[in-house]
Amino acid sequence: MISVEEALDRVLALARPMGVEEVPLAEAHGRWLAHAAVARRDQPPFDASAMDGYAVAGPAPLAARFRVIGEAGAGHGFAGHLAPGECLRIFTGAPVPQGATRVVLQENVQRDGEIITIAETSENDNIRLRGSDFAAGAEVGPRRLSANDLALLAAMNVPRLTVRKKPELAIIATGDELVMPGEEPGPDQIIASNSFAIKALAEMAGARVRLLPIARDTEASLRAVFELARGADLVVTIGGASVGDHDVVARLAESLGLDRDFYRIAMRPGKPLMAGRLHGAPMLGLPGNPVSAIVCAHLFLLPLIRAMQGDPTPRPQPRHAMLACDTGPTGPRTHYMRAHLSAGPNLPHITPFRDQDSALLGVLSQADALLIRPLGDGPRAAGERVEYLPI
Ligand SMILES: Nc1nc2c(c(=O)[nH]1)N[C@H]1C(S)=C(S)[C@@H](COP(=O)(O)OP(=O)(O)OC[C@H]3O[C@@H](n4cnc5c(N)ncnc54)[C@H](O)[C@@H]3O)O[C@H]1N2
Ligand code: MOO
Repeated sequence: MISVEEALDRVLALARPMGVEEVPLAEAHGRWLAHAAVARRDQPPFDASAMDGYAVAGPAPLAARFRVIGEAGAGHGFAGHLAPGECLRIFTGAPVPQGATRVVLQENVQRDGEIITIAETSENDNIRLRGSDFAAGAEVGPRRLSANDLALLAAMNVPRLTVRKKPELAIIATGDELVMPGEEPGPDQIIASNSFAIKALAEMAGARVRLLPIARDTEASLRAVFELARGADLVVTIGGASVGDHDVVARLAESLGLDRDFYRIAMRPGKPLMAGRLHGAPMLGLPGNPVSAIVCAHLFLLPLIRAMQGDPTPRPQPRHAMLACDTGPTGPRTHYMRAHLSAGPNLPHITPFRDQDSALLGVLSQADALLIRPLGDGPRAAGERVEYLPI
């Protein structure tokens, strides 16, 4: 069995960068920018007033008086020039006129007809200088576009963006025991659940997902469903990965041309993970136990989806927490224990759940972290610093 780290290296080595496409700015949220986008203008494009008040020429000491000679609002500048002793009624966002050196808040003046008198002084000039947010030519580098990035790119006047195509993921759940939610299960059947978490996780990471029909544990059924997965950028199977007589996924995938990279890793849960390349696309064979499949998706599928979209740091990033209770030693596999976090003075506190059975979706849905216990690690006491992954 290979280590989790080696398995992740090998999974990431299967990633090929997706091609690119152009999308309108309004549809670019969560997409991976393929090339830097460049600002087409300065922001603000002129020296702008930060407040509603009066733009004045020269210093504005207490009791100084200025004559109002006009008005400027956002979108409506004032064409003239301010001479000493003159001021302009101005509103937030308006271009500051030539000659002005500061904007005095309207709350800080007394106005009498066309004359204002400074009633309170301030250090602040309340002028946002041209280009003080960004200058023309400023770049937004390749990254996953956040909501904030979209506002920035809009202000840069970049209406279309070149992004990575979304990888299309085909999910194949396998097993005679499975029916879809809402269907009437037979006496020996259960409801297929894993696909729904994996679909949601993959979509959050930027993939498009096709949930294929459940494949039965026969070669013919599996073959037919694999046929439907053709053309996908990424194929995930769930179940049928272990050593049972009905676990036919690996055998069938190989007969279809799977170039298997590895099978079985030193990880708990998730030991029977399989990875390779099928018809040119990376394929991950996830174990059937629900928690095993979902933990493997966090650890391997999501990094793979990120890498395919050009993420330079696609690996899960462990964080630190303080153990809230004693835990026993680990065995020969790195253990990803379902756990919950609570606030602590320096580090968050982490408590693993008592029952770590990889079938327990109830526990998983209460968990917000995977406590990482390295293989062969000894017992750990409450108060020790440990690593975890948020989930
Ligand atoms: N003799 C051994 N038995 C098992 C071993 C082993 O090493 N030797 N490994 C165990 C481990 S660890 C795991 S994990 C499971 C994984 O087995 P499979 O990948 O072959 O999964 P299945 O047998 O198909 O299913 C296991 C379990 O999960 C349920 N399942 C499957 N698919 C779904 C789904 N889409 N939604 C909900 N539940 C699903 C299935 O009904 C089974 O209960 O093997 C152990 N056995
Ligand atoms: O590895 Mo299995 O995934 O322990 O339940």
